Amino acid sequence: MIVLRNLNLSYENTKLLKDISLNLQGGKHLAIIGESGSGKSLFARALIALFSQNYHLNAEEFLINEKNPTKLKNKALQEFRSEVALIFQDAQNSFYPYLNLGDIFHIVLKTHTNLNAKERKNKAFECMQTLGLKDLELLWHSFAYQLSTGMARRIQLALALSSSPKYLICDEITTSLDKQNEEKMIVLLKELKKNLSLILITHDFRLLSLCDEVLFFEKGKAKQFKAQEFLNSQNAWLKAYREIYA
Ligand SMILES: Nc1ncnc2c1ncn2[C@@H]1O[C@H](COP(=O)(O)OP(=O)(O)OP(=O)(O)O)[C@@H](O)[C@H]1O
Repeated sequence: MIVLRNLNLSYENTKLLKDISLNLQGGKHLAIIGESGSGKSLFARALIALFSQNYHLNAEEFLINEKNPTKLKNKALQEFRSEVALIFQDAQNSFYPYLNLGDIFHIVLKTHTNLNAKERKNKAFECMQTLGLKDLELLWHSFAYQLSTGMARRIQLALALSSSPKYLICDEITTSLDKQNEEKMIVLLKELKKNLSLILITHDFRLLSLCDEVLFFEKGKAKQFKAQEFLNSQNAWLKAYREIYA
């Protein structure tokens, strides 16, 4: 369950997120939508308290799975981030370029689990297989530059799943994929949502239909709706969006 009351984020003297509240029951899925620059990606990072010192994040109430990430440090914060995994918008550039995927899996799994080297590789292969990835030995020795966008997204998903998260936050996971890979990603998300709660930042209406709730962002503020209620509403952004993509 996620309970947020009046979450605020500022950078030095600039307010970036203002009084955001959210109530997401366990097992429910959330779509985060709104115009570009309205604060969606900042909010995703706020959920795992991923900011440098110049940012100031606070909330009157901030509980995800009974934990407040702003109060956690070091190992406890790492553990929290394995329960609440975030896949960044720019998946391909989120890999360290000089390490192959095997090394990256080892680092991630060392950080988030107590598995030994052999168990880490088995776990990584299991996650990659779940996501329909093939030629795993070859992938294990590959570098990020060798991956297509769709493949990079799947590897990021596999890395996130390797620490068995309860929440999976995906920032624009279908953007810049070709039609076939978009469809494959949607099928995958449908499958994943059986075992975890999805939080999807998206402009894709098909992803909205996977979700129960909507958090609509506008200029650093947000309002929560039931997904169906939002889709039936006269929301101006929704109307404009439908006109563009109809
Ligand atoms: N350190 C900062 N100082 C000032 N403004 C910032 C800072 N960090 C982010 N911003 C601004 O905050 C706003 C929200 O950014 P964010 O990336 O969350 O938008 P978004 O809704 O995810 O947009 P998009 O859909 O294009 O990805 C942007 O206008 C961005 O320029």
